[in-house]
Amino acid sequence: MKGVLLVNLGSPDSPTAKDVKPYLDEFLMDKRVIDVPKLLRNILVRGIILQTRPKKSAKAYKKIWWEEGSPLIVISERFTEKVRKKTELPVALGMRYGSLSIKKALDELDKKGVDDVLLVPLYPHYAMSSYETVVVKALEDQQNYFPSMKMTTLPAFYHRPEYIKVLSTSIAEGLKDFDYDHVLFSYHGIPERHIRKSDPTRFHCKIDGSCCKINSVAHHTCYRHQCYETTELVKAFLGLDEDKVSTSFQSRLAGDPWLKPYTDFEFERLAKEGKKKLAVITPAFVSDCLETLEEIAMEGKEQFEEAGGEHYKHISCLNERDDWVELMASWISNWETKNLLPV
Ligand SMILES: C=CC1=C(C)c2cc3[nH]c(cc4nc(cc5[nH]c(cc1n2)c(C)c5CCC(=O)O)C(CCC(=O)O)=C4C)c(C)c3C=C
Ligand SMILES: [Fe+2]
Ligand SMILES: [Fe+2]
Repeated sequence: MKGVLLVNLGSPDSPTAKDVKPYLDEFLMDKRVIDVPKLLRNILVRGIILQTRPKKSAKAYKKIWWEEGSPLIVISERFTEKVRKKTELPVALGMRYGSLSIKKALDELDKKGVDDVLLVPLYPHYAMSSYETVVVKALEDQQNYFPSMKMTTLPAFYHRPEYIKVLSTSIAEGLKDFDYDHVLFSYHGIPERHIRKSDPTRFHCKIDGSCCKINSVAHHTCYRHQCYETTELVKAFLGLDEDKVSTSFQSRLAGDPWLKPYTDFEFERLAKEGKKKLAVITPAFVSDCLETLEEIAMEGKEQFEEAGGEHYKHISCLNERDDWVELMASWISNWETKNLLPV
C-alpha cells in the first residue's frame, strides 16, 4: 500500500535554552550541515557554538513562538492535515531534527500498512544541508527499521512551472497592496564550500554565476544555481522589472565565506541607493519559521529602516495556502496513479 512522508526541518520543543540546546546539537552535529571531521565538529559545536548559541536562539524563538508551538511545526501540521483531505493515501509528517522524528512518521505509516512511500522533503531547492540530509536520514531509518518498505523521493521542485505559478501568485497577492520600489528574494545561505562539494563534476560551479548559464549536470545539486533560477522564473512569470529585483542569502554563521550577497548587507545597500519601499520574499522555505519571522520580518525591517528605508514588507511563505495544498496533492496523485513524479 502506498503512503506519503512529508519532512521539514524541525524546531526545538520550547523556546527555552534547555530545549534549544539538544535541538541545535542534533542539527549542527549533522555532517551535512557542519561538514568538518567529527573531532573538529565536536570541538566547534559542543566546545564553542553550544556554549552561547542556545541562549541567543531561545531569545529569538521566544519572539516568534505561537500559543500552539513553533510556527514551523504548527504550519507543517496544518499543511499536512489539508493534504490528507485531498488524498486517500495515509500522509505522515516527520522532522529532520527534534522530537517529531522521521522514524516516528515512518512507524505511523507502517502501522497503517504502508510499504511503498513517497518521501517529500519540504524544500524547493537541493542543498546537502537541507534536501540531501533529509533523504539520507529517511533512507537510513527505512533500511534500519522498515527494511521491506520501498521509498521514492520527490525531486527538488524549484523550477517546476506549476510551483512557480503558485509561488508567483502568492507574491503577486503580497505585492497587491504594497507600492514597492524593490523586491528582494532572500534565500537561506550555505557555506560556499558546500556548493563545490555538491558539484559532481568537481569543476563546473564557479560560485560567481558565470557557470549557471552553461547547461550542466551540476545544476541538479547546485543550490546557488537553483535559487537564482527560482528568482528568474518568478520575475518572468510576474513580468517584474529587471532593475527592481535582486537575490541574496541570509542566516549565515560566522567563519567560512557563505553565498553572497548577504541579505543584511543588501538591506543597507538598497536603502543607501535610495530604495524606500522594500518587499522581501523567502522562497527557500515553504513554511514560515524562525528565519523568516524573526530574521527577515523583524530584524530585517529594523535594519532596512535604520539605513534609511521607509516601508518594508515580508511576504509570507506558502504555508497552508489552498493552491499549494492542491499542488502537493496533484504530485501525490500523479505518483499514486501513474508512478509519475515531477523532474
Ligand atoms: C552551518 C549551519 C547551517 C546551514 C548550512 C543551514 C542550512 C539551511 N537551513 C535551512 C532552513 C532552516 N534553518 C533554520 C534554522 C537554523 N539554521 C541554522 C544553521 C544552518 N542552516 C541554525 C543554527 C538554525 C537554528 C536557529 C539559530 O540558532 O539561528 C530554520 C528554522 C527552524 C525553526 O525552528 O523555525 C530553517 C527552516 C535551509 C533550507 C538550509 C540550506 C539551504
Ligand atoms: Fe538553517
Ligand atoms: Fe552555477
